[in-house]
Amino acid sequence: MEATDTENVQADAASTVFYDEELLHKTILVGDSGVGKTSLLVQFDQGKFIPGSFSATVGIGFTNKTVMVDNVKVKLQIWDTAGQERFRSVTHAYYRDAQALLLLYDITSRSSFDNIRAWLTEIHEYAQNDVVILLLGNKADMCSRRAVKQDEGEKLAREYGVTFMETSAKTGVNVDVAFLTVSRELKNRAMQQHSEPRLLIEHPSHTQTQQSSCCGFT
Ligand SMILES: Nc1nc2c(ncn2[C@@H]2O[C@H](COP(=O)(O)OP(=O)(O)OP(=O)(O)O)[C@@H](O)[C@H]2O)c(=O)[nH]1
Repeated sequence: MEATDTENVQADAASTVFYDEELLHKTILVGDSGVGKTSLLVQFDQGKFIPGSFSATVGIGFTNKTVMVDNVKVKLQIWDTAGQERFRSVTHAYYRDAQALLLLYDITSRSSFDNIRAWLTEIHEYAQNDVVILLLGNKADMCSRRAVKQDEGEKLAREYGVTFMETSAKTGVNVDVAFLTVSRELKNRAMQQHSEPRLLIEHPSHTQTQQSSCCGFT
């Protein structure tokens, strides 16, 4: 995938000072092959879903996006990795300087969920200790083929102390919310690290996930 132009995607009503808007946060999409990493990024970047035959990602590529969080720009460099086992050693090399990881499974694939523990073990081995991790149960639109209950995802996320939500790259449910959640966390961490002591003027804001229950989908 080629790098694309930066663009703004979402705004929140709040203001913050002391955040360096030039910071570029490396964010990586990981998870088994076919869980929807590329589709999630295309939905976030271009607001569309391309149905049809599945073509596995080969290697790695990135897209730059700017997310507005509390009136400040948070720049993300989002890397889409290949989920296939044979590319795993290439992917590991990218973990090291990642500040955030979006770890996906497919709610219609039990094995992709069962593999999440192995992914988390790899992440803890290769990534920085303070990497922001978001666990995403993708393909939430495919409720008739659901193989993983939402509360199983929630329970696993609680066990590992990470944020969880279900998404659909097809309908767009929670796609922007997922990236906004990561961006807010990255911004908050950067502010804590870069300016002490500092005056913080931040109005509380709340990110609400959209209901991903099957009733909401056609
Ligand atoms: N119904 C539905 N289909 C999806 C969704 N996300 C992805 N798909 C389909 O699932 C298949 C795999 O999606 P990809 O985005 O290529 O998966 P990937 O994780 O990038 O796969 P690798 O590149 O091999 O790692 C494609 O046929 C997509 O159209 C979703 O949210 N809902």
